[in-house]
Amino acid sequence: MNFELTKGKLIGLIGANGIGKSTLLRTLNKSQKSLSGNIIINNQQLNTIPTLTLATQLSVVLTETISDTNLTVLEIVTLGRQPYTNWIGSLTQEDKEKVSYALKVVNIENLAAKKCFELSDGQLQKVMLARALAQDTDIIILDEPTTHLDLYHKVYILKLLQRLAKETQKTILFSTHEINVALSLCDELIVMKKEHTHFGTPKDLVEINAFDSLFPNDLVEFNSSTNSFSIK
Ligand SMILES: Nc1ncnc2c1ncn2[C@@H]1O[C@H](COP(=O)(O)OP(=O)(O)OP(=O)(O)O)[C@@H](O)[C@H]1O
Repeated sequence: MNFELTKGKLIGLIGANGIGKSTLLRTLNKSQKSLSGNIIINNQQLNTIPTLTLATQLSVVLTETISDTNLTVLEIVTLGRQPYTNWIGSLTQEDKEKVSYALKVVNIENLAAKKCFELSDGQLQKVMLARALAQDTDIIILDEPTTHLDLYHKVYILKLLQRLAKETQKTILFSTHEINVALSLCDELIVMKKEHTHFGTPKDLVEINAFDSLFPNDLVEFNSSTNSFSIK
């Protein structure tokens, strides 16, 4: 696979179960060594970027949440500022402002004092997103950020990511099984298939029939006039 992600873009990563989406995301955020190939961030090879420097360039929101922690929502979101705080971890005015902004933009200010174990899965997912926003990196990588959310909140979060990418010129990459939603909201898509990985705008990918062989064709089919999958 070969792709280049640029500023101000929301990019969706799609593909069947087990194709390697989470593995790719872990490799891109340096949690896992690549088997081969090159990953370059801002002209620098990923494997030469020190971890603390990388934490100021790239933040990660994983599927595994932190539901059993005794920390409050405010404390978890504040942890996003860790790469910037000094050795005693004291917060500057800027740190506090970034935390308040993150709570506000994800619309969870009312949960700030709650303990994380008191939250629903959907609320926890928003908290993890707020933590990444507080980290304020140019790149945000999210592994299935909308899994536990209902349809309204799925669209809410993805529209928020779309708006953040535009307004703050961040590069936001997320994996998802919500192909129909991703097709309508993403600027670009990475479509992983066994034989080939496609990269391009939804329109270009539809034109080259990139979705036709995404799944076995006995149960679902892609309809290029509605840009969505339907049950056969
Ligand atoms: N390039 C690769 N070479 C060999 N094995 C791989 C490669 N990429 C992923 N795998 C293996 O394939 C399996 C599934 O990978 P992964 O969990 O990344 O898939 P996924 O697309 O995220 O799946 P899901 O949609 O079900 O979450 C894992 O066991 C992983 O180690």
